Amino acid sequence: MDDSTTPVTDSATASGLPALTDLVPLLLPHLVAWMPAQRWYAAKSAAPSDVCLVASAVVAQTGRDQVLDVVVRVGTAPRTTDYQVPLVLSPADAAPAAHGDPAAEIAVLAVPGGSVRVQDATRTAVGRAALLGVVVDGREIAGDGLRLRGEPVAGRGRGRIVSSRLLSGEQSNSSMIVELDGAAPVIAKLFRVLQSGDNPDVVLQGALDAAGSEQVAPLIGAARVTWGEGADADESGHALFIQEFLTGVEDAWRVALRDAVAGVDFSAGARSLGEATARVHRDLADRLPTLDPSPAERERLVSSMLARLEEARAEVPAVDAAAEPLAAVIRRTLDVAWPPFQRIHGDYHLGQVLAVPDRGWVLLDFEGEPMRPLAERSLPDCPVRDVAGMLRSLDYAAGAVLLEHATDVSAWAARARDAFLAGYREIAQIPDDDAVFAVLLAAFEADKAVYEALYEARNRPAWAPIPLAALERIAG
Ligand SMILES: Nc1ncnc2c1ncn2[C@@H]1O[C@H](COP(=O)(O)OP(=O)(O)O)[C@@H](O)[C@H]1O
Ligand SMILES: O=P(O)(O)O[C@H]1O[C@H](CO)[C@@H](O[C@H]2O[C@H](CO)[C@@H](O)[C@H](O)[C@H]2O)[C@H](O)[C@H]1O
Repeated sequence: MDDSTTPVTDSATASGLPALTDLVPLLLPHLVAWMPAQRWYAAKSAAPSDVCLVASAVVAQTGRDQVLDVVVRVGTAPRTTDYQVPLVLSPADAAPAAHGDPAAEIAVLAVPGGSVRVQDATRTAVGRAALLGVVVDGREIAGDGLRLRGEPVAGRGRGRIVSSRLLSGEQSNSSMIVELDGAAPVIAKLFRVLQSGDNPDVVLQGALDAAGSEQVAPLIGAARVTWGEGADADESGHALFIQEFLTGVEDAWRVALRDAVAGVDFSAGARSLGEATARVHRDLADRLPTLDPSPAERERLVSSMLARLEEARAEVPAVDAAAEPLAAVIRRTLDVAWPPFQRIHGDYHLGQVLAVPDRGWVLLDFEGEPMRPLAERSLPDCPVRDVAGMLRSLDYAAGAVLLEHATDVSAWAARARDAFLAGYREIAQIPDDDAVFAVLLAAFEADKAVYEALYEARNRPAWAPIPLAALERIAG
């Protein structure tokens, strides 16, 4: 990459700014106030308690701006969460690094001899350039309990930065879009919650890209972070993930909704989505570990579905009413032979797929359900889970049209469902009369609808009728 950042010695004094460690007592109260207001802050209902700064490193010094990567730990052991909070420090008399983004400022700290402005690096051009540079230039940075190492895909994403911005919207991470001169634009996802272990987004999309799959955006690279001291010194995971930013695209949820409302048949799109899903499963099974589930593994998975059902029935009366037949649908899977487990998308729905001209369907966000522990999300799983996730999503599209436009498009949804399954079955070579597939599909659809009933009860009660209608159908 060719940008305006200069190589860094990790000396804070070279910048004329106080070292971060000297600013911590002043900065922490501001972080405590600022973090809960951010979309990526996980425990929305609670203000952070027991907050400490556990690691930091200077990433770049650009003029008077110093870009740091910082890990902030919230909570008390063993229930702590480590957040990645890159910052820009500048003398307060310098022009703010975030031109025109008032949300960037976290604090202005009065220190002997002047004041220091602290900003959210993802909201500043200088911060975004520095973070991208770590990956694209394959840099290795060491600081106070924190090391960052860029792992670029050779020859990709190199070009002068023309402009950059933070993606707005409801996201659990922070995605930055960077326009380059001489190369396609890129999107850099900064993982906000750091967890030990490889991030599935990087592992799965990396494997698919290496397999030459058209169903993911080209990978630009990733950065690995090691943080913590003493007993925690081994914490190591992914900090950043960068891929090509595909322009002029729409997500499949929008496409499906528009077609459903307009009465336009979605079968062709659904069929090719089924085919794309099966190709992704095939490439993942070729490149990453698979396993033949032992009876114990099958029972573990079935138990987790039944536990989800118990949780939902305690909160949602309609789930309670249908609980016995739903449990029977789930338990039926114990009587059949399961296909091999493999790595899957894990949180698959229409909003996770882009319609890309000249490329077809492109899948995004392979992190799995964000609330499940990383270790669990990194295990091989049953591929039918993804098939069921997408079928539920097609049913949701019809449900949304019924709720919001009072139009019954159930025939549209049935055709789309059949087409998706036909496309998936053809590539995955699953015969139409495969009884095992039918039993597993019913169970995973039931499980997803149970999860959705709880999700809607908690977050979007007006849409609760969508999964509840599905549960009623499944329970017969
Ligand atoms: N490669 C890409 N090209 C175009 N848009 C993308 C790309 N990757 C992500 N996006 C957009 O960014 C949004 C958020 O990305 P996602 O990976 O789902 O982040 P998060 O894990 O924070 O939800 C997506 O819904 C999509 O609109
Ligand atoms: O976006 P996330 O991956 O965090 O997933 C959560 O929110 C989704 C809502 O956006 C929710 O998905 C449900 O609603 C979708 C339509 O809005 C539909 O396409 C999905 O099939 C349905 O499950 C998801 O369940 C929840 O975890």
